[in-house]
Amino acid sequence: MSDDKKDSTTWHGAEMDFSSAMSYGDYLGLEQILGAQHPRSPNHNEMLFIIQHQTSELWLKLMLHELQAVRRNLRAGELAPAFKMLARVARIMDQLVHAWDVLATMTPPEYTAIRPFLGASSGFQSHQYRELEFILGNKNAALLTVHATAPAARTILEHELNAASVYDEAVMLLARSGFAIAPGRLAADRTLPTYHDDSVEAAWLAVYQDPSTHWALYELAEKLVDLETAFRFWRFRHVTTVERIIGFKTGTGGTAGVSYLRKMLDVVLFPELFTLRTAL
Ligand code: HEM
Ligand SMILES: N[C@@H](CC(=O)c1ccccc1NC=O)C(=O)O
Repeated sequence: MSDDKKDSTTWHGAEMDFSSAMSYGDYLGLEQILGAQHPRSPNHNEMLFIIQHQTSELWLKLMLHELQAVRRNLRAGELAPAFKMLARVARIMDQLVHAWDVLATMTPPEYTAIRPFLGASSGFQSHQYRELEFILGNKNAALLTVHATAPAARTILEHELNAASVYDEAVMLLARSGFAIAPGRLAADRTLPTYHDDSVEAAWLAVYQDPSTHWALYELAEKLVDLETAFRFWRFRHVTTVERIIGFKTGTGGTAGVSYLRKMLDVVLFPELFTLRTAL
């Protein structure tokens, strides 16, 4: 190749020939990701709706990846990496909270043009979202039925329903750290949602009353509170954005819509971490 020819096909020394080298798109699987937007309506705004949900699902995938590692680390008593990942998960949740600002640029008439094309599909059927609720302890066996026709997702959810949640691992860590946790709490049915337990509250209270003695548990508690707080903001932005866009229409997933989502604002993932604050 002459120098002249070479100059016209290079740029600041950048690699230009990917006939036998892995490129950016190869590494990231961009053909699959960028080929996965298939609007069903003729409406311009459907692309926003699709990409908003697809990016949320990618962030959910990362949150689950991080939380599974958090659970393993808590079990192994390796708290420093667990803190790092819990902080990351809370920041991802913050990002999803702010993502509602983009979707809120869609007005009711714009969404009404898309909605008939959604059929019975709904975020209610997001298996990754349900897995996130389960791994954080908000278990609900009845919701497995939704995934009966998707065996891979159902198997994962069934496994997660029966597994110790991240918070169960934190409670077991309290017990291993010498706090008296009620045997009934440690042997609780894992398929049920986390319930408030007095012995767990007493343990966390002791941690908060003497942080310097129990610094790692204190830091763990605050990381969990950060995460739950971010999740509450996400639920709130969901219901307020939904009310702004569809008012009080019934959901495509079959629930009453806004009133169902409002009920979900009452979910408390880590109950004792909030009740103990009254006693401080
Ligand atoms: C125009 C935008 C949206 C509307 C009108 C809307 C509406 C609704 C409604 C009415 C429900 C209740 C279930 C039903 O009957 O369908 C629901 C559930 C749900 N939506 Fe959305 N949603 C919107 C955007 C989003 C986005 C961007 C996400 C993010 C991934 C999302 C995730 C979910 C999830 C995970 C549920 C289940 C919540 C639970 O069971 O606690 N939604 N949505
Ligand atoms: N439940 C929504 C529909 C909806 O939002 C949706 C439909 C398909 C894929 C994702 C969705 N987002 C979250 O629920 C509605 O009732 O309009």
